[in-house]
Amino acid sequence: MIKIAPSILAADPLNLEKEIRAAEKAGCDWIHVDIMDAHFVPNLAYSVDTVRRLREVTDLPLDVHLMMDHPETLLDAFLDAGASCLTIHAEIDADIPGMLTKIRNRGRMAGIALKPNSEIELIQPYIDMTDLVLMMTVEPGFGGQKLDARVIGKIRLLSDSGYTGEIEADGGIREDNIEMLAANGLTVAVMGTALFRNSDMAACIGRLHRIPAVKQQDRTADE
Ligand SMILES: O=C(CO)[C@@H](O)[C@H](O)COP(=O)(O)O
Ligand SMILES: [Co+2]
Repeated sequence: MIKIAPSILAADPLNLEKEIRAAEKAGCDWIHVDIMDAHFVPNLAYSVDTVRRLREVTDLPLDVHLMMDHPETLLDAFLDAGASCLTIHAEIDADIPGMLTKIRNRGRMAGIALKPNSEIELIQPYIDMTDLVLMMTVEPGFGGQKLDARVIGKIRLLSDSGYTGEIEADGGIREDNIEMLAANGLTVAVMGTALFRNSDMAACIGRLHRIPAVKQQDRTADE
């Protein structure tokens, strides 16, 4: 089963608790929290305080996506606030191995994210230090964009390499393109607009949970 992680960037910020309750009730697996610094990406979103309050109101894993330069300045703060999974971008100029190790030493999932135009080789040096790879299927910064289908090839390459962590995609995922991602190795789908702007989130997640995750070994067995 594919895990579904609603991205609260598309939720109503004045009614976040209500939106979280709706996502819980609809059966989602994780909550995806975008953090933006108006520098690494041209937008601002959420903060350590948001993660802390979310941790107080839900038991769901909090999947925190750091779209920021110098995440080392706030890494401890996000861990203290209760992030379950902390993902940093491979494109930043920082001590990435040091951060991934720190996240794991605190018993959380360590993730590395890749923008759509970045080569997969960029994550190679860090892959053994991660529990999750986040493939951006849109240019990070905004919700509601169209999925870049070129990224499917990178998802397939990672899956075929035998990577055992979670393979997550983020941006532009809808009911009409998720099956293609799943068939190529996706294990976690981040979905903002398609869930929070949906008139029946529960029915949608029910349908999405019926899509099987196709792991590399399953694909090889079929061939
Ligand atoms: O990280 C990001 C955007 O930078 C995402 O998590 C978006 O929030 C996904 O939104 P949709 O494309 O599903 O509307
Ligand atoms: Co995100």
